[in-house]
Amino acid sequence: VSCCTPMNCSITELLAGAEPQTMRVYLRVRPFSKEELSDGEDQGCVVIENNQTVTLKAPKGSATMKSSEKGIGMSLHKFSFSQIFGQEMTQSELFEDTVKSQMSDFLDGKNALIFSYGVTNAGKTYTIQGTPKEPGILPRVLDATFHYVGGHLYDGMDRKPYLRNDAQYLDLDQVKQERIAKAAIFASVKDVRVKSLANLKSLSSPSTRFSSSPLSYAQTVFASDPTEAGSSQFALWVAFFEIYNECVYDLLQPPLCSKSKRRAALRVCDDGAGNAYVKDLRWINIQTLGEASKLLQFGNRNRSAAATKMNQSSSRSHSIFTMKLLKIDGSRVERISEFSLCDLAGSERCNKTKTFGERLREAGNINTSLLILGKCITALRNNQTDRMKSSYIPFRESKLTKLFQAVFCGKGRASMIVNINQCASTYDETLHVMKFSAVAKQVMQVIPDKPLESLVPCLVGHDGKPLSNGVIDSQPLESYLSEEELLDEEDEANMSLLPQNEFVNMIESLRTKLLAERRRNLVQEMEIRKEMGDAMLQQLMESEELRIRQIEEQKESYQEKLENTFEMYKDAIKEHAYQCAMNNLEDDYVPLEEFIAVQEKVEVCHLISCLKEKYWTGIVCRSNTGPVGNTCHSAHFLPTAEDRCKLLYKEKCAIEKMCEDKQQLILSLEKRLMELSETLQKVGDGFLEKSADVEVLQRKGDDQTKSMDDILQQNVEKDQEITSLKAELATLSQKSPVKPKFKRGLLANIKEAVTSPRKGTPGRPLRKMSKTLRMKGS
Ligand SMILES: Nc1ncnc2c1ncn2[C@@H]1O[C@H](COP(=O)(O)OP(=O)(O)OP(=O)(O)O)[C@@H](O)[C@H]1O
Repeated sequence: VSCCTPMNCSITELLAGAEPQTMRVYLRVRPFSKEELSDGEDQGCVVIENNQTVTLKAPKGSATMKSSEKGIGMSLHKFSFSQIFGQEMTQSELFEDTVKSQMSDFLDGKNALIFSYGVTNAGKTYTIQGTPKEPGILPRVLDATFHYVGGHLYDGMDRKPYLRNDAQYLDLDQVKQERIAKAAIFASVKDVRVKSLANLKSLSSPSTRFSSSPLSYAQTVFASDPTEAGSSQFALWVAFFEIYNECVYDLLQPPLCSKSKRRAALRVCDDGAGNAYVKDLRWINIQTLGEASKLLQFGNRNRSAAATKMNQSSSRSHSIFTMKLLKIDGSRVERISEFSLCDLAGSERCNKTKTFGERLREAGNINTSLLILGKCITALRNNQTDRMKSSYIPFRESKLTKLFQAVFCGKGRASMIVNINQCASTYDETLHVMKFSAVAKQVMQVIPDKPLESLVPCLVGHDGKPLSNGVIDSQPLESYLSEEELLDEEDEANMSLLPQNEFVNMIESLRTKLLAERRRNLVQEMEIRKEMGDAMLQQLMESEELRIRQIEEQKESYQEKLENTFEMYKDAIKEHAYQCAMNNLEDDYVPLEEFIAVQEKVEVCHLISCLKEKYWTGIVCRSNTGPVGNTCHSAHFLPTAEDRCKLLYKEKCAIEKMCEDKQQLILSLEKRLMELSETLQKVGDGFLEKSADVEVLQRKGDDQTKSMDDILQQNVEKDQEITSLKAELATLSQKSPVKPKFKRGLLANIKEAVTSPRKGTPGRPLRKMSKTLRMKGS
């Protein structure tokens, strides 16, 4: 063998001229179980329109239906697939229609990958592995491979897969070890039901339905006949591993004796050509279908199967069964092709399965790798649909996608079998699966026309150093590094296997790629920064707008509050003044009838006194001119002049005193009224000042640049001022002396004074009234 690596022939060269095709995505709808039917799960959620179109109808109570009732989303969803397999489709029909082309690729030296995707209990394992009675795709692929190889099986075990695409030459000791390991596995599966083995074997038997036409199958499937390969022989090696909680476990390792011991997790490394492989994974050479069946059963026993709420036998890991077919020509390994069948874990979400603790962690990790798979598929689709866009594909973010990266990037053909059940209770999850598959269906794959023969694998010796023609190469051994040295660190590959000029070329191309990547990153970063900047600016503008709106609203409400307060204040003062006046009126009020009666009485008294005076004056005149005897007689009955004078004088003094009192009363009333008007004046001035303050505040508010806090502060201050003003007013009101009572003629004047407190002084009408009184008194 000439020592060559995949780097000798670039994948772009290989793909040149190849037609891109969309990824094939198949749908398989499994039948209802008896329990599901009795539970009323059949609600016509899945309607297969034709062999490529299916309609999903949301059942009542599903989240999808609830959303559609709210006007978000639809209750009907249509999906198209490469082909749809209904519940009546058999395993062999599925194999014929789905795996045929990939099987052909595999036997032709190309890589193939099939993965089954769906919620738990949807039939993924049934599709991949099947049951003893109804074998699935995997045993059928193995069967077909053995059919193809026929008598060209390489029975030596000294050519073994190495790294991802290379082969290793084993010495006798190593071959012996291989045989022992294989025997140990088979020994532990001795007690396994022979029935399933018999069923698998029967696939090859011409008496079974599947193999009733093995010859015709072989003829239609295989593009090339192995007999044409002349002396070439084929070796088939298989590995079976699982990815559980983002750790890779070998399912072909003997189980640990102690239950407390933890299984060793394997590392996913890079082979130096960008291909990920599982380091230290056990590869077993198989010679018959029976051996393959035993390995499958051995691996299945090892597989982590945990009960979940939805399915008691639900498997919580992604299990991957990989076959490597080595085409050996003498000592040369001409080519290696790989066929992987991946049974993904259920795609259900944590909340749905109601998982806790360890189960929750499992669900999280399952979802992480499925999420990354979804992201990769979406990014691949986006990059293909928009050539200007080259978004990052996160293959390296999960073990699953890391291992399948090469296939997705053109080094093989991938296809997906979507499994769904028709249960109403899992409708929302099923819809999620369907949406994922709709994206996957748009992914383009460029499959090389030629087999990967040009990517001749590198054959290395038992120590991991390259060989030529099955013997140690003429190059000095020291120039090669062992595998341990080569891949000491995860994902780190040693390039020293390459010739110097290629090494330099590779460095150059890597540098160019690096520069391009950096430039792309820079552009991307700038775009992101710009987007972020725009978003932030937008956010700032929105918040500024909101703030201004809030200030405006606050200002308006504050002004309204102020106006209300002043109105209240005005009303309160008016009310207070009115109350004061009314109190005084009540005190001074004299009913009109009483007033008239008293006035009449006073007039009558006055008339009587006048009459009396006139009478006495007449008597005095007559006694001075009449007979003495009459005079003596009159003097005996009537008071003397002196007495009358005294009486009159007394009356006069009393009247004068009364007038004086009245005068003083009028003066004190005038004085108090003056004081009241002054107070009212002051209050009025206070109003004016406050109004001026409000105007200033309003002007300030109009020029608003101040923050809300300032305005609120001013509000508080103004409120305090108003309170103090009110207090001041209350104090003033208390200080006002009690008005003396006006017995007569005051009512009209006081009323006038109260109703128009600011117009003129109330003193004038009162003075007028006092004058009248004085005149009357005199
Ligand atoms: N096409 C089918 N015809 C008949 N029975 C089926 C079909 N598909 C699935 N089943 C049955 O449905 C049940 C669930 O299938 P299976 O275990 O393959 O689901 P799964 O998707 O692999 O679940 P998990 O993700 O939990 O492993 C099994 O009993 C299986 O035999």
